[in-house]
Amino acid sequence: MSRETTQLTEQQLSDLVDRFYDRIQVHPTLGPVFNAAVDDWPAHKQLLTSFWSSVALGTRSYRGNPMAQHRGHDIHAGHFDEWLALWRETADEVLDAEHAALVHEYAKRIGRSLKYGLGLQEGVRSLELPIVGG
Ligand code: HEM
Repeated sequence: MSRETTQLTEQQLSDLVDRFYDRIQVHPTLGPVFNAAVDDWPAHKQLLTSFWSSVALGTRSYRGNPMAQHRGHDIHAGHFDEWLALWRETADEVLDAEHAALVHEYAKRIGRSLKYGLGLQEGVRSLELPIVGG
């Protein structure tokens, strides 16, 4: 049927990554975090294209440890909402609705686990609050 024509491609993911990180670099709050950490943007985009190809296409071309790479930067919980909003906006422009929804969902899940791993998850925080009246 039309399965082949709707296959998500590595080229589409590369276009998405390219546009997304161009925007990241000039974003008022995300830009400073990334620009302090990334020197070689073409290499970073290539790495992220392999990451997304591994996630969405199962290419297994990415080797790395995203959790470890997010430690030691000045990342706050609010950055995740901004990152996801920009990702959604860019995916909606670059991909058809079906594939955009797919990469929205992947990013939401990965973002949630990164946030959790970094100790920025709201639910975890609230458990650390002293018990009122206890
Ligand atoms: C929400 C979903 C997110 C995903 C899927 C994601 C994914 C990734 C991946 C795969 C890498 C490359 C790791 C490696 O080097 O092997 C990376 C690097 C990085 N991410 Fe994220 N990220 C997310 C959110 C964020 C947020 C909210 C921030 C904060 C502004 C952030 C800041 C960074 C920085 C600064 C690097 C470069 C680290 C370095 O090279 O030292 N990321 N991210």
